[in-house]
Amino acid sequence: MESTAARTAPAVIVAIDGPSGTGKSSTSKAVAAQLGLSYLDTGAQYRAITWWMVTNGIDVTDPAQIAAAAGKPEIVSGTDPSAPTITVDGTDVAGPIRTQEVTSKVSAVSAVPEVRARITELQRSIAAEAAQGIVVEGRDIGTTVLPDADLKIFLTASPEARAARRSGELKGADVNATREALIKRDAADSTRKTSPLAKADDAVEVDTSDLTLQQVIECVVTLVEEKRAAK
Ligand SMILES: Nc1ncnc2c1ncn2[C@@H]1O[C@H](COP(=O)(O)OP(=O)(O)O)[C@@H](O)[C@H]1O
Ligand SMILES: Nc1ccn([C@@H]2O[C@H](COP(=O)(O)OP(=O)(O)O)[C@@H](O)[C@H]2O)c(=O)n1
Repeated sequence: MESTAARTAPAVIVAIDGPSGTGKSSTSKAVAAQLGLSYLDTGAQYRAITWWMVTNGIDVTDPAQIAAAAGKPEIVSGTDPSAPTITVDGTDVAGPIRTQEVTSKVSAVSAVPEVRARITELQRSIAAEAAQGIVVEGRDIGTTVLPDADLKIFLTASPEARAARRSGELKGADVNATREALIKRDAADSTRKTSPLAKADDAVEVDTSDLTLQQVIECVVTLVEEKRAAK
């Protein structure tokens, strides 16, 4: 049964953007779970379309080929923060989208305007359907996908902190190589023409370098509760 808090709290839309390894996914999932909101990992959607391109022999160095195929795969995201899911044409791709191959190709695929238009439309419809509200994390949520979000957060962290976190996840990965790969992907994502990685003017910036994950979660929960109270 729905709780009284969930029934009475107004729906709230939260956009969390930032570069890789700043804590977007961990923070967004925890905040959504704690506040009874839906959760959407938009990076997983770009990874899923990239996986489909690679699997179907599309040359990802050719934007025309990517653009022509952009409408073909059907991507479905499950938005329960305690068990988020991602499928492409009915296949669970949660594992395959995290491979090194997909990670190294996702920036090229996600820079193609036809890909962004398709995925942006999907993201907006998912956000519109979230009855209690949603936490959406990515690179261009506050600037482009949901410019009217109730709360926008931009997470940052030093390249050293981000590389240490990521190489901790990828067991045995070299920290320096991870750091270089992150910097390269951030540069590609920040300099593309269509909706680059950027902080919205009205976003709250949080540097997570010296904060624990729990501190970041508490900070964002407090900001969401303040917004909800003011609605
Ligand atoms: N503030 C933090 N302090 C230490 N580790 C963190 C912090 N935030 C996230 N992490 C860890 O860093 C890794 C990357 O976090 P993630 O949420 O996937 O980042 P992003 O979604 O921005 O790429 C995860 O292993 C996560 O547990
Ligand atoms: N809103 C978004 C989210 C991700 N992306 C792209 O998708 C890639 C993977 O995003 P991600 O959030 O899974 O990356 P990680 O930081 O988790 O490694 C990014 O490097 C961007 O190229 C994007 O272009 N726009």
